[in-house]
Amino acid sequence: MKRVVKVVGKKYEELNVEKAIQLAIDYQLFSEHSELSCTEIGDGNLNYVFRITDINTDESIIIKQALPYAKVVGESWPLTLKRAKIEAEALKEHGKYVPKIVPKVLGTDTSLAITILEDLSHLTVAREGLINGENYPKLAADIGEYLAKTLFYTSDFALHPFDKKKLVVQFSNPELCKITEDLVFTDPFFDSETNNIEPELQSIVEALWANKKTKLEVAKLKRTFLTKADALLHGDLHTGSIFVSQKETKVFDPEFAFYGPIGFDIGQFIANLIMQVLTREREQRELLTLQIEQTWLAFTTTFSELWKKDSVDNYSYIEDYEVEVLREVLSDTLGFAGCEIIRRVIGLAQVKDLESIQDSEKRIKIKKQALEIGELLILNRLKFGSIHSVTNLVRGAVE
Ligand SMILES: Nc1ncnc2c1ncn2[C@@H]1O[C@H](COP(=O)(O)OP(=O)(O)O)[C@@H](O)[C@H]1O
Ligand SMILES: CSC[C@H]1O[C@H](OP(=O)(O)O)[C@H](O)[C@@H]1O
Repeated sequence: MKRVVKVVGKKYEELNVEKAIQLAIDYQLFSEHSELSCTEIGDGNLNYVFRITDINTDESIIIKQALPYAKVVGESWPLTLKRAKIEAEALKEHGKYVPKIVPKVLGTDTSLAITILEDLSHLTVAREGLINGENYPKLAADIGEYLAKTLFYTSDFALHPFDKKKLVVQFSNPELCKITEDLVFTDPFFDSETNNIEPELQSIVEALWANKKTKLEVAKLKRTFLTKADALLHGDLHTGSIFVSQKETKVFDPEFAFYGPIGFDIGQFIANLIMQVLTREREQRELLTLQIEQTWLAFTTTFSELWKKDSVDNYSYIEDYEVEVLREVLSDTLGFAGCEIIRRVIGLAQVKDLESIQDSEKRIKIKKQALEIGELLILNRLKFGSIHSVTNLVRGAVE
């Protein structure tokens, strides 16, 4: 029988499959006579993920462990273990508002930087499924609802100011924010060591670095990210942080959670959909482009319902206030989406959607389109009046 565990006091050590099995036994996560097997399945940039299965019953759980460094780089990049606690707490906080879209936390062990999670292996990581040409009819509506509910209910629109500020302190996440500040908002816009630029893109990238207008707009977006403590964000909402099937959607891996601008999560998700659109053959593009529109529609529709139903802000009834808030969220969303696209093309953490394209001519062409769209989103974010003008830009770029 699985139990809910919360342990503090052990000394930190890195797990391996044997130690992970031993922990599952110590925590009594399975029944006494279980025969356990374990595989490390982590494919992310930062952590270990162990899947432990009772081979007789097929019952399984996930043990995720933070390492004291960024796995993608190695021990030369130390990283706080506190991120495991932040991740578990963010899952619990967001789970209050969208329980069907957030994985269940079965336990935590702060000293080992461990989170025990329900096993979602019956689902597919959205990035992988999309790369394989799948379409997920519920993805946009579910993510729109997830965004609206988690962002609205953790904001000043829904919370007493004391409760909100308590959460701001609880979710202070400086080291993980610094990664985003560097890898999303700074390094790709300078000649930084962390960048990874294909030679055929060098001249375009140099033009990007030399464009003072773009730099000014990215500086403003970075400042917004640094200072606008709107709501408890997921903080890294790309398609690799979402499990999907035709029926279900689950958002996982919120270790970058912190109080930031509402448009950041929306922008990262939309950016990753845009990159996927660019990689698809003509007949497969439109379905996914429509998902961008549906995400925004689902987000705004639900956000407006919550605004009318549950806002505690004295000003919420003032005509046009909500419209103006959503207009600002849209322009932030588009600017952040532009930065996310650019960093995924030339920065440290690139995406399989683009990297797995074997035909180098095709890959370079798509990367150029992505850089162009990213820059246009950043520069024109205040001018796009609707999500349709954005999707039309994407449609036009791949014609
Ligand atoms: N609850 C889960 N159930 C099943 N597999 C999971 C679960 N959580 C993570 N994984 C697997 O582990 C991989 C890495 O997990 P992730 O949380 O993204 O780690 P990181 O923080 O290192 O990016 C995921 O892509 C997924 O394949
Ligand atoms: C050195 S961290 C790089 C990159 O990795 C994170 O993604 P994930 O944990 O899902 O692999 C995040 O996007 C960071 O920017």
